[in-house]
Amino acid sequence: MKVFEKAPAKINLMLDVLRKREDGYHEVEMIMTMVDLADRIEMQELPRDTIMISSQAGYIPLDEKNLAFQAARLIKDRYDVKQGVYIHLDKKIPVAAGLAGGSSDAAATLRGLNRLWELGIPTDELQRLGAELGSDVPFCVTGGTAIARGRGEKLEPIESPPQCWVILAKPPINVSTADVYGKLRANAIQHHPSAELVLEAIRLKRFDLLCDRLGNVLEEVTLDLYPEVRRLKECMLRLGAEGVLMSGSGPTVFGLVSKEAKVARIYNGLRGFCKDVFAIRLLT
Ligand SMILES: C[C@@](CO)(OP(=O)(O)O)[C@H](O)COP(=O)(O)OP(=O)(O)OC[C@H]1O[C@@H](n2ccc(N)nc2=O)[C@H](O)[C@@H]1O
Ligand SMILES: Nc1ncnc2c1ncn2[C@@H]1O[C@H](COP(=O)(O)OP(=O)(O)O)[C@@H](O)[C@H]1O
Repeated sequence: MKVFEKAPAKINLMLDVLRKREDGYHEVEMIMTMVDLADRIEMQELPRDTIMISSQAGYIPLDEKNLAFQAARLIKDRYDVKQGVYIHLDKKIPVAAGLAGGSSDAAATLRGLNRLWELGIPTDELQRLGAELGSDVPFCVTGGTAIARGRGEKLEPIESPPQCWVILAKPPINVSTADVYGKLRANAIQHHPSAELVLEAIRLKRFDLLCDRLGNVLEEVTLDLYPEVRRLKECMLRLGAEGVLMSGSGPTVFGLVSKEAKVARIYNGLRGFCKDVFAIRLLT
């Protein structure tokens, strides 16, 4: 038996850090939404008690460091599954980009194996399992649009933002999430974006207000470490994107664009800057 799952990328429309916690994580408030750029995951049952991973992407681990491997092992252990699984990851989402590619693969593996092995695990339990794998995994289990709190695992679904084009551009650098949080001085943040205001813009379906109210406190760290990310933001704004922000810990920058007529110009302008550029839609 074989099952397939799509694992879409996320962007953070807003990301605030409230404080550093005793356990080393940061208390966050984020508004996240999925975009139409996805890895495709194939899961095939094996009679032997083993987990095998393959991928066309040469730059991700294929052993127990892979988040899909960890998701499969977690389900097998918790539900005492004796069969094995062969997982093929067709990667489209750039890696270590701030787009939760690995987290979404893990979430898709949890959903897929729940179906493959007919385990009947309810969604909230899949999210609890996901939280053991990473802070972004619970959101990726259900996707959609949500406010995330805690370290990212406390989720409140909200309505979708107004539909628009999303231009993603990832400069050729890899950013470690742990490094960025590690360098953030949570009690010296200059400007906190407001979840309330972003939420209001979404409720009112005011694309212009949404663009004005985007904000991500992790930009302070990543833009200082990597000036090319700042230049990329400036370039996207110059080319005409209406709202521009770094996603997660970066380095991917996204631009929101309401008019299709502008998309090709922005896309082509950015291709001169970096090779990983995508013009996609929100997954509403
Ligand atoms: C910044 C965000 C925004 O969506 O995404 P990415 O840039 O990774 O996509 C997330 O908060 C990332 O979530 P995720 O990538 O799942 O992080 P985890 O594996 O749980 O944690 C990696 C490391 O980041 C730090 N970390 C993560 C989440 C959090 N709320 N506080 C933290 O301090 C911790 O040092 C942790 O060891
Ligand atoms: N299935 C996977 N896809 C991508 N990266 C993975 C995967 N499994 C483990 N990783 C590792 O996770 C780290 C973060 O990758 P990713 O989830 O793509 O980034 P981000 O957290 O910035 O969104 C990378 O160092 C990568 O090697």
